[in-house]
Parts: sequence; structure tokens; C-alpha cells
Amino acid sequence: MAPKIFIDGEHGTTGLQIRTRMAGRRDVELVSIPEAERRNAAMREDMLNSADIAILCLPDDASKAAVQMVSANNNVRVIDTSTAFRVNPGWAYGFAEMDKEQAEKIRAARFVANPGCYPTGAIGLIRPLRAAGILPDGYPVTVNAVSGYTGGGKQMIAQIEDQSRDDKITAPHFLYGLPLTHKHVPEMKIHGLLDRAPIFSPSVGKFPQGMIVQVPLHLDALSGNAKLESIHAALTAHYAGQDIVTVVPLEESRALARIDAVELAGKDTMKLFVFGTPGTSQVNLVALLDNLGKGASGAAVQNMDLMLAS
Ligand SMILES: NC(=O)C1=CN([C@@H]2O[C@H](COP(=O)(O)OP(=O)(O)OC[C@H]3O[C@@H](n4cnc5c(N)ncnc54)[C@H](OP(=O)(O)O)[C@@H]3O)[C@@H](O)[C@H]2O)C=CC1
Ligand SMILES: CC(=O)N[C@@H](CCC(=O)OP(=O)(O)O)C(=O)O
Repeated sequence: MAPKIFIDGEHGTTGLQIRTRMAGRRDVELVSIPEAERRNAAMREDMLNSADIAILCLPDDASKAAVQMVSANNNVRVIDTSTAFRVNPGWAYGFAEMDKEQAEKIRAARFVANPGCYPTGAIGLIRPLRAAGILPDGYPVTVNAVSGYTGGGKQMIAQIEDQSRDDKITAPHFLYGLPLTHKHVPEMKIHGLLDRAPIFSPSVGKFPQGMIVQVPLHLDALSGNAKLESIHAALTAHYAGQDIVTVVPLEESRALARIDAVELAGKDTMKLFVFGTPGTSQVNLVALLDNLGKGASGAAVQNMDLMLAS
């Protein structure tokens, strides 16, 4: 029998995109709740408990409540796309490429926390350099990013797309997270293996899907006489052997005049770049992804497939 999958929150932004990715699949049975019943707790509890894998695409509090609903039922495995469990040691962190062992941890887990969109880029750039000893203890990491507006879910989509609303957003590009306490900082610190919280400055652009995450570094503050080439080599070695996270060759990135935030919109892959001028003392590490692809729904389907692999 095909494993049953229930997407709780399937009518929201992340849930809809997961459903789209699953359309036409015959190897899984999608259990669906009518849109009008999406907040019917009793019906959701039944559906959650009938699933082999429940994918939660809900706000944090609703996710925590949904996990309670299935906690006593060991037959149900969970992928949660919210922030609620990402730094919980009882959950596998759903970024399969971050370590050689991570895919196996996800495959074997009952509870998988899908990474945040910005942390996918930031951790993807930072963690291999921490693991290789290039980024030293105490280094003051900064992460600057721009996201497509679907990152803000149904509420922000409406504020940007419906300009008749009182709370419409008119800015073509805006900074937020100004108090520097964004909910993704703990996740970046822990899974980025950092001993010091990064300064994280997110922003949103007037395009639906796409994301650029930047981590600029001073080479003279790194360990082991690090150079642009050695950083690129460390990232390339880390991501060798798979095709979801790729490191763009230096010759290719040198030829680029600009990076388009929407280049990977609709794709579930992530590209990493190392920019700078050989022989100088600075580099800019850049991750390019779709906030709803590798940053959310694409990663959730990848994790589901890993969990279904025997
Ligand atoms: N959008 C993105 O790029 C990313 C989102 N995420 C995370 O995914 C999760 C979902 O976000 P997103 O899809 O953007 O949000 P949306 O607001 O677009 O969708 C959330 C869905 O959950 C439903 N919902 C809300 N509260 C409850 C509840 N108490 N019981 C049942 N259903 C409920 C909403 O219904 P209603 O329409 O009635 O409000 C809606 O259908 C969040 O935790 C978010 O942080 C993670 C990575 C990236
Ligand atoms: C543009 C925008 O608002 N983005 C969201 C993050 C989207 C995401 O990764 O979702 P999680 O809440 O699951 O971490 C934010 O900054 O809160």
C-alpha cells in the first residue's frame, strides 16, 4: 500500500507548493482536507493520526498543537516546516546536504524539522567552513539577505498583491527584522556551528519567489591563511557527489556582473558562489535559492522522500 501523506496547512503558501510537487505521484497517497475545514481540529486530528507522514505547514503554535495530537501515535512521522522545532535536539534537522550523515539521520527520524529559508542559505555557506576550521571561534559573522514576498505567507502576499488593502505594502524593497532578533538567528547559530550569534539583516523584494543570502568575510581574520581559492575549494569538496546544492566554479562566477534573485524561482536547488578578487583580503559568500523551493516546500518533499526510502 502507498504510504499516506497528510499536509496540515495544505491551503497555505508552503502547503500548496508541496501539493503541487506531489501532483501525479503514484507512490504516495495524499490525504486531503477540504479548504473550508482547514481549521477543524477534530478532523485534522483524525487525518494526522491516519497518516504515515504528516507534513505541517502551519504557524509555530498550531504546529506544536498538531505534534501533541500525534505524540502518542508512533505510526505517524512528522515533517514540520515551522520554526517550532528546528533547534530541538529531539528532531532531525532537515538539511540533508549539511553533513555527510544528515541524510541518514533524516531517513531514520520520526520527527524532522524543515529548515528556514534564510538559514538554508546561511548554514549552507557557513557550516562547511566551521567544520573545516577555516572560520575561527568568535568570528563576527553577518548575514544579509533578500527574499521573495511569498516568504511572508498569505498575509504578506495579500499586502503586496492587493493594493486596495489598508495595510498594503508599497515599497519595492524593504528591510525588516530591524531589532536584530529574527527568529532564524538561533537556527543559523546552532546548525551553522557558530559560537557567536550572527547579525542577520533580512529584506523583502517585490518578486514572489527567490532569495539571495550573503555572508561577507575578511580573509585576514580567518584561520590557516585562507584565500578565496581555498574557501571555494572547501565548499566544493563539501558538496561534491550530489546535485541539489552546487558550488559555482570560480571562472564562471568571475564572469558574472550581477546575481538575479529570481534565477532559481520554481527550482528546488541552491547555488553557492564565492566572490572577490584573488590576492585581496575580502570575499563575499552568496547563496541563491527559491524561498519556497530548497527554502521550504522543495526541501520538505526531499525530506519526505528520504524518510520513505527503505
Ligand atoms: N512561505 C515561506 O517561504 C516559508 C514558510 N515556512 C513556514 O511554513 C509554515 C507555513 O507558512 P506559510 O505557508 O508561509 O503560511 P500561510 O499563512 O500561507 O499558510 C498557513 C496555513 O495554515 C493555516 N492555519 C493557520 N493556523 C491554523 C490552525 N490553528 N489550525 C489549522 N490551520 C491553520 C492557514 O489557514 P488560514 O488561511 O485560515 O489562515 C493557512 O492555510 C510557517 O510555519 C512558516 O514559518 C518555512 C519556510 C519558508
Ligand atoms: C519574507 C518573510 O517574512 N520571511 C519569513 C521567513 C520565512 C521562513 O523561512 O519561514 P519560517 O517562519 O518557517 O522560518 C520571516 O522573515 O519571518
